[in-house]
Amino acid sequence: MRSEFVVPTDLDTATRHPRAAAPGEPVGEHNPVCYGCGSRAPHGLNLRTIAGDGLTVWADMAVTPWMEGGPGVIHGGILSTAFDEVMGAIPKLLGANAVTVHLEIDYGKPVSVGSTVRLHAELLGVQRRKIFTKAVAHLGDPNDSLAIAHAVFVTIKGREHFSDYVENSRAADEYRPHFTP
Ligand SMILES: CCCCC/C=C\C/C=C\C/C=C\C/C=C\CCCC(=O)SCCNC(=O)CCNC(=O)[C@H](O)C(C)(C)COP(=O)(O)OP(=O)(O)OC[C@H]1O[C@@H](n2cnc3c(N)ncnc32)[C@H](O)[C@@H]1OP(=O)(O)O
Repeated sequence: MRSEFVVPTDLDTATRHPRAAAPGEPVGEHNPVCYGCGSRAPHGLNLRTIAGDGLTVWADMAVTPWMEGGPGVIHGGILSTAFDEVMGAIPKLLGANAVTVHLEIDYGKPVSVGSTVRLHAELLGVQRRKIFTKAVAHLGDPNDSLAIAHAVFVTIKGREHFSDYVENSRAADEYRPHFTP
């Protein structure tokens, strides 16, 4: 399985869901124990993603010593996770549950431990179940990027998609009632 990131030209109309977070409000965690956004994930990034104008979101991430990869700089996989998480909030603005099927990162500059990185994501388009997104990591000036990411998400039916796995969740007790027919 291999795919390239190409935004199709024949896109569907995409509109913000009427009950989506308003600009300036947190988009909200999709799972309390998610490694990326969960407030109860003990070793996670605890990212708090905020809705922006239109179909955009942003989050700030403090680069702490445990995120180190190369000496004094962030591990690329941590930045990749943060990108995935922040772009993963875009489907929520559309009122959709979706999972990542394709993620690519261009790393432009080292990201220092001790810095605070802003991740800004936007919708590029929707075609059927596919949601195309882009995100930029920067230190305050979006035109001076540290890294750029592109991802494709595909909408899912949450209960069907996770039913075989939910018992492995740290929060299985909370999920079980929602998955019992
Ligand atoms: C109260 C109960 C609530 C229960 C729910 C609870 C929680 C909330 C739910 C959702 C939130 C979940 C995640 C949160 C979001 C962000 C956090 C970070 C995101 C992640 O960390 S998430 C983990 C990694 N992720 C995966 O674990 C996905 C593994 N994967 C699959 O599970 C299947 O792949 C699936 C089901 C996605 C699709 O499978 P399928 O059989 O349904 O559909 P199919 O294959 O037909 O694809 C449909 C269309 O996507 C195109 N397509 C497919 N693959 C592509 C690729 N690679 N590149 C470009 N396009 C691609 C096809 O070309 C076709 O396009 P078209 O129809 O237009 O031709």
